[in-house]
Amino acid sequence: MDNHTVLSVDHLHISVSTPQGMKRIVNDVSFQLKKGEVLGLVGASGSGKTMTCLAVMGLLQESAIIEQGTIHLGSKNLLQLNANQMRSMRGKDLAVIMQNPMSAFNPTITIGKHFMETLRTHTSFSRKEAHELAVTYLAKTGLPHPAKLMDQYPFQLSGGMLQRVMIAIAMSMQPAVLIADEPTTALDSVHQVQLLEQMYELCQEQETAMLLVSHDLGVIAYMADEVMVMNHGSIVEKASVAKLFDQPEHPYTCMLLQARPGTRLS
Ligand SMILES: Nc1ncnc2c1ncn2[C@@H]1O[C@H](COP(=O)(O)OP(=O)(O)OP(=O)(O)O)[C@@H](O)[C@H]1O
Repeated sequence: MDNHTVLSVDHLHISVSTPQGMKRIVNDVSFQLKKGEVLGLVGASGSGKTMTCLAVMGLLQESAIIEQGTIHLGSKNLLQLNANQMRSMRGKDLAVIMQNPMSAFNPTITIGKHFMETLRTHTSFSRKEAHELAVTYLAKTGLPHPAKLMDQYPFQLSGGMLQRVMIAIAMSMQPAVLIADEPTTALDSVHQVQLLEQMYELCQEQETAMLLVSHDLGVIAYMADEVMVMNHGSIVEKASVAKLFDQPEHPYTCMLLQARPGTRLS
């Protein structure tokens, strides 16, 4: 691994146990993420994108088995960590933003409490320092009246606002890697672009590397440096955004490009 690589996934094979026996769902997937880089992962529904992300986060369901491969964050092989060690990595070095913000929040707990729990689990900040950092990050994601927001409950916020809160919490830990799985799917296109821009700026500012999963090639084109195309559990093509859009090589990539509505965002 060179000095700039923060995450390295090598020859990852995942299978799930089904009543019919073991079924391979991720097949020999390898990729590297460098500091500050945005790597897009695109593919049809069911192609294995989420399972790949969950494996990196150490959050695969029990029926899924990593049969082969390694996942290194810096010099640590994540697959050799125990549950406690993995828990302390998540949130701090490895952050995740999933597609359904509501499910990530406990409806009975204020935004402030969610924030403080993450900050105080992973840092030695005092209550006052953690509160100040939380307000700063809420403001960084473009949320109005961040101090007031700390006292509000998740149901009082729109989906887009909750998504921003999730990004603020994730980025406040200055993670080495952010995994964003369809982070803007629930938003309209104007809010989608605003949120992507803010996420991108925060990642650049903190040199956080991002694995951005989307079935929307417009989102990928807008954000990513490189793109991987996944089909039936395998990476069938990996190229820079410009190359992939201008000279796709794999028939499946050509099909995805032809199937997209409208034109490229950038
Ligand atoms: N417990 C399970 N039993 C059988 N198959 C499973 C199980 N869990 C996941 N799968 C299969 O694994 C494959 C990969 O799923 P995954 O959620 O990673 O796809 P995805 O590319 O993220 O799709 P989407 O874009 O819809 O989120 C799918 O075909 C899914 O049906």
